[in-house]
Amino acid sequence: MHVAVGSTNPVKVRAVEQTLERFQPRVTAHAVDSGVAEQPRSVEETVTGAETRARRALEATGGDYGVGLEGGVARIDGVSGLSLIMWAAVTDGTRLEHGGGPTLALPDDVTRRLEAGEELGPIMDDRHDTDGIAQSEGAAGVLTAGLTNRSQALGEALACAFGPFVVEGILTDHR
Ligand SMILES: O=P(O)(O)OP(=O)(O)OP(=O)(O)OC[C@H]1O[C@@H](n2cnc3c(O)ncnc32)[C@H](O)[C@@H]1O
Ligand SMILES: [Mg+2]
Repeated sequence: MHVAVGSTNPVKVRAVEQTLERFQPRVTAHAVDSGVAEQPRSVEETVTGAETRARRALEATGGDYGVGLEGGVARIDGVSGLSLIMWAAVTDGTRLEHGGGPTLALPDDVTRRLEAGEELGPIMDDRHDTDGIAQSEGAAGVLTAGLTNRSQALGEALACAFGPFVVEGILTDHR
């Protein structure tokens, strides 16, 4: 089973490898354009970015599945400030499935900086004196003191998007 990921960010590739481990997939990473802003700012924009990455990764390779993972920020009803959200999309070239990952309410100072136009990755690096935290534990790791991390969180989104392909037996030939 060849799974093409629409990103070269190692946390995204690891999320796919870890979540789909039981299928022992060949996972390849592809730098594709998400087609949305580098910092998506709504659920819709985040989902669209994930879809576009999934489609383009599959087109680039002709693999079995294309996977798109996208992070964004959005307002969630009942939660103050902005929240970090993440969405996954998986396609086999015919079907397209979606899954959401954990949501993290962001601290007020982070929300203010996002509203002033900054991106989350650089904000978190500045705030925590790190370099490229979006490619390691991520905001999910820092804001939970390691109770989760970006790979694990993205993996939950992927599991939800990949589930329908497994449940309906489409993977039978690959197991
Ligand atoms: O190479 P790509 O796949 O684009 O990897 P990325 O880290 O930029 O990931 P996204 O484009 O999906 O994320 C959109 C923005 O949100 C930021 N972001 C998302 N999740 C984050 C996290 O857990 N920690 C820090 N920044 C995060 C990220 O740095 C981007 O500015
Ligand atoms: Mg990006």
